[in-house]
Amino acid sequence: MFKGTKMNVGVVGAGSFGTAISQIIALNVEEVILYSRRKKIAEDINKNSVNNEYYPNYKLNNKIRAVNSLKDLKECEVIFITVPSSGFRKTLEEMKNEGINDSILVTASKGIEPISSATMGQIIQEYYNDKYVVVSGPNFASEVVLNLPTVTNIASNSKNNLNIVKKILETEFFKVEEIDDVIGLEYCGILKNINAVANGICEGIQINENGRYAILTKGFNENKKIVESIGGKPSTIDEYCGFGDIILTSISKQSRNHTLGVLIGQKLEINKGHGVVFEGKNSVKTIKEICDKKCLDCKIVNFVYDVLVNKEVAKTAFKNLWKNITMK
Ligand SMILES: NC(=O)C1=CN([C@@H]2O[C@H](COP(=O)(O)OP(=O)(O)OC[C@H]3O[C@@H](n4cnc5c(N)ncnc54)[C@H](O)[C@@H]3O)[C@@H](O)[C@H]2O)C=CC1
Ligand SMILES: O=C(CO)COP(=O)(O)O
Repeated sequence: MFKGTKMNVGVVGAGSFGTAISQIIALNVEEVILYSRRKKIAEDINKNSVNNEYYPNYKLNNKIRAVNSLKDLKECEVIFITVPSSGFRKTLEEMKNEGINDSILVTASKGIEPISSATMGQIIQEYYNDKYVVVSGPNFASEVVLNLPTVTNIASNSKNNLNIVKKILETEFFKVEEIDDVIGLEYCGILKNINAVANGICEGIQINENGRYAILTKGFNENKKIVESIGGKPSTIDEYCGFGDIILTSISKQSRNHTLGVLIGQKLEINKGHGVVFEGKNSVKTIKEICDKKCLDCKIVNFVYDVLVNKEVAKTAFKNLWKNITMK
């Protein structure tokens, strides 16, 4: 007999993370409705329980039902949004147009909107309310999909929504810890991508390990300053979503942001990205603008900005960074 939570849960975005989190949620609820923009992916999931694009060799839980229209999420009490930040606003507009009004919305996207400087949660607030839930942590989708030991952090202005999301997500191996800093949690996910690119660049230009870990430490401390400047708690950077995710994505070869940095350092930049999500590349300009506005001299952000936006030679940018590395 089913012992989990009797709730309709939806997930928007059948990519790496959307599929992985659906797999976790399916352990706790009767049905997960997974929205895929691409019809073929939805058909494959429903026919064979396989997402051929992202996990071709892995059988998904048969409690996951894929749909190709956002209308089908209308009855969901909770909806997780896992599309990249570049498609987030458009997705919310479509959800509104399809009559989705009363669901608890959860964001797992680790990016920031250019120009408006809005976090994904702040975009949700424009269309819905401030009761959304943020999920962020050292959570490679490739491991989440297998329900391997993982901790994630969640935060929300609504204690009730937080409790519901925790119930939907927590399994024996996928642990969920609440923190009391919504904006800080979102910024952790955004900033760690910039740290990951920075450390990737250093690896690409073959900086020694002592040097690379100095860069990692600097980025960690500068993230505290940035989080504090936007109204978050610096201590959030010590949590799984901060320390854990900075280290994971800065060091692991699995990280796309880290890999992008390595390729740039090796002068092998993939100009178009071929559809790969590089949130750090998309957010560095906005984060640099925020730092400048707040008069924060964040050397790791400046380093990544110089290489990615100003197109400075990575080795030259590193020399400049290193000159001032011990300056507060
Ligand atoms: N992959 C990972 O390990 C993790 C990723 N994240 C975050 O989740 C977000 C998504 O990342 P991934 O799932 O890895 O990317 P992905 O590229 O694997 O999947 C993204 C999916 O969203 C779909 N999509 C894009 N724009 C859309 C739109 N406007 N409407 C509907 N669907 C749309 C794409 O077709 C694709 O299926 C990013 O912000 C990332 O930082 C968070 C935690 C872990
Ligand atoms: O956020 C992630 C793991 O926590 C995934 O990082 P990448 O987007 O760099 O692969």
